[in-house]
Amino acid sequence: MTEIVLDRVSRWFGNVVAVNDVSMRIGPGVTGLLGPNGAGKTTLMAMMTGFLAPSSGEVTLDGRPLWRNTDAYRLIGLVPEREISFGYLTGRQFVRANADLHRLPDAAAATERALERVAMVEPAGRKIDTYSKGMRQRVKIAAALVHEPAVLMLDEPFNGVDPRQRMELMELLRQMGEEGHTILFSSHILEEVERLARHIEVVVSGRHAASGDFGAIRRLMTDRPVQYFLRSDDDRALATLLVAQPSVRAVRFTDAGIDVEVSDLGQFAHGLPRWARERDLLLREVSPSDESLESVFSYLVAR
Ligand SMILES: Nc1ncnc2c1ncn2[C@@H]1O[C@H](COP(=O)(O)OP(=O)(O)OP(=O)(O)O)[C@@H](O)[C@H]1O
Repeated sequence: MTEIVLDRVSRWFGNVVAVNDVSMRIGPGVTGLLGPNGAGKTTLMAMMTGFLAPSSGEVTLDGRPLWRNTDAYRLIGLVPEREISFGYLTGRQFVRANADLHRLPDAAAATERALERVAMVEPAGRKIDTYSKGMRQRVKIAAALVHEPAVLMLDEPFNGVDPRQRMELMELLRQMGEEGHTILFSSHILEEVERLARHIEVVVSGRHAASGDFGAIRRLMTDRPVQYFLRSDDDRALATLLVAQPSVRAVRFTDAGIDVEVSDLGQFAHGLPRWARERDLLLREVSPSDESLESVFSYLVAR
């Protein structure tokens, strides 16, 4: 069993604090690292793979510090977000170069095994420049897997990958998680993380905001107060009935209608059509006004 532990880890670049006092454990199975752009996911992964030293705190792999621990690097594979800059190589040459860098005893056989694992044997003779985004992602994964590491980290692996290839990549990662590998992938898309991850860690503005299975994270996100914009044929009458509802926290008139802050979305969504019918009110518009992921994340941080 391979476990990566972050203990009060921070990393700053000049006066930018990219990661701020984060503690978490990443164990076997698939974990999703969820956070908006600039949250610090890439910096966290760089520290968890030994590419970057923490400014303070410690990252350990099975109890041993990761930084400058060359033995640990043999247990870890990283699939970075950036594109392969050696597009003139064939997929096979690229994976083989990584096998050689690891000084694997049978680099040729290891290369073929890794290509098979990601179903890229057939196109492996072609130049990477001719690959689709999904194929390039696969080759990057093969290169990261060539030394058969126990831990695989992937930075935004599904960005720009078409839906069919995304499903196939997810299936591959799921299988590897079931085999007992420790898999961590980052994403800024909740649905993506929910579909694949057994466990989710949420980071926002460099801080650890939440942790749990997708049910727990989803609940945190849906239990927060939400803003709705409503318009009806009699907004004053609508406001009067809304303020009487326990699920409504605040009502405010705007030029175009009314803004409503809802504390219990379930009750509000079920009740609203009934309340309007009972008073003979015609609802002309009901729309969420702050459904962006950023607002969900800010709520989590402010808790
Ligand atoms: N080498 C660096 N020098 C200066 N600032 C940096 C450096 N690397 C990261 N940062 C800053 O640290 C913060 C976190 O960046 P990071 O790339 O880790 O976030 P992220 O969650 O991976 O975002 P994205 O998904 O956009 O890549 C950002 O404000 C970024 O500008």
